[in-house]
Amino acid sequence: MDLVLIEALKVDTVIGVYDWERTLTQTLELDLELATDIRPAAAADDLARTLDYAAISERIAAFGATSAFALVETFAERLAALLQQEFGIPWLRLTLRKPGAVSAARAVGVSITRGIWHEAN
Ligand SMILES: Nc1nc2c(c(=O)[nH]1)N=C([C@H](O)[C@@H](O)CO)CN2
Repeated sequence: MDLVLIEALKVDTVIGVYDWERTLTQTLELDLELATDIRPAAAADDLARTLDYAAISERIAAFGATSAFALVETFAERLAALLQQEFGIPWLRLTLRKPGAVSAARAVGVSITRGIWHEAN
């Protein structure tokens, strides 16, 4: 398997457990590693045969705009499931950072891997 990458994607969303966090939008930062076999797309030079990182980035922005979770864990879990289902992604790693949430830290967040990795043949 190969990886399609999306790094440091900024996503605006309502997120947080405290009352003040329910009244505003905050910006999360996402890194994604999306498993796929890139050889068919490379052989045909055809976007339709790979994971379109632009389309996926737009879908993530829409997900953020319409969600309002308390925990970053919930955001990450629901987004991972949505991406796997809608784009047919067999394995992914999603790292989510919430900059500014802990003033002494550059960022806090979670990193999850979901799905099954298939070795290339
Ligand atoms: N493991 C987590 N810890 C905390 C979360 C979270 O989503 N997951 N959230 C908060 C608050 O919303 C915080 O980010 C506000 O600054 C605290 N801890």
